[in-house]
Amino acid sequence: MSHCWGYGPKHGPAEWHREFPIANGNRQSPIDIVPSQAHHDPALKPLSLQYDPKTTIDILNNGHSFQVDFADGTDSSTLKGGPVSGTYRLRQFHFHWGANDHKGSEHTVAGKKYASELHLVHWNTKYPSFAEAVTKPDGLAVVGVFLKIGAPNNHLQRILDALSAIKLKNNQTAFSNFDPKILLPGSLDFWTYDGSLTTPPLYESVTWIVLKEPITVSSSQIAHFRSLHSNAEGEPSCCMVENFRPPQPLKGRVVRASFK
Ligand SMILES: NS(=O)(=O)c1ccc2oc(NC(=O)c3ccccc3)nc2c1
Ligand SMILES: [Zn+2]
Repeated sequence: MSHCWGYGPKHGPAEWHREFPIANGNRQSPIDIVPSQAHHDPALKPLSLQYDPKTTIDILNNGHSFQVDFADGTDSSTLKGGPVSGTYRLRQFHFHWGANDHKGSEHTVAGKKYASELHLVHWNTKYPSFAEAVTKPDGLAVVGVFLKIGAPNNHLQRILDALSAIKLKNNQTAFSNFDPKILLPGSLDFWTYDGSLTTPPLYESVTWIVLKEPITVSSSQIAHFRSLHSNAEGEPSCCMVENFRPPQPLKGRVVRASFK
């Protein structure tokens, strides 16, 4: 019976290697992105993100974050171009955040931590399903978007309003007609590198595509994230105040930039 991993002092990121030894692997995520050491690659294609709001299914508290799930039975919501070849389907998006506004992102930029980070998770349709793709080296493509503290973000409000209905782990509620594109910044300039899931099982199956331009969120909006609980009904109450993994060793990997 595996113990439940988390972000607290007992089962936090420094302990994950005990149950998931790949935590000390050669392509772990997140990383600290150092712009001056990133290589501009003119061969990188523009990122093509085509999302159909009709594929929105629900919003779920999975005990480690909350996620908005999408129907991925057709190529209605896809990622193409950028560093990937072929078509990747959107499965879900979720966020990571910290106990205060000065930390919370998983990737950092020359040591700078943002208050939060959005992950849009896509899987490679050369495989029959997400479950098959998640263990393959080219199985997933995750777009990371930094959130910085500033003006309130009206596009987040529908998501924040839904959080009161998914307070506890495994709570799920209907969520429909949401276009993730409205959460993206104006520029799709990105850094890209080969990495992993940032939570257990930490599979080294992710092509990371981290956007350079952050979006804004207000301090009170991000406080809503911290109102979620990581415990299920009937378990001791535990606020989901922090759920980011710190940067991992680069181990010789090259980070490419789509921009000069
Ligand atoms: N922080 S992360 O690296 O983006 C990251 C980390 C761990 C993840 O596990 C899953 N599983 C599903 O989405 C899923 C999809 C379909 C069925 C079951 C699970 N997505 C993840 C993304
Ligand atoms: Zn994530």
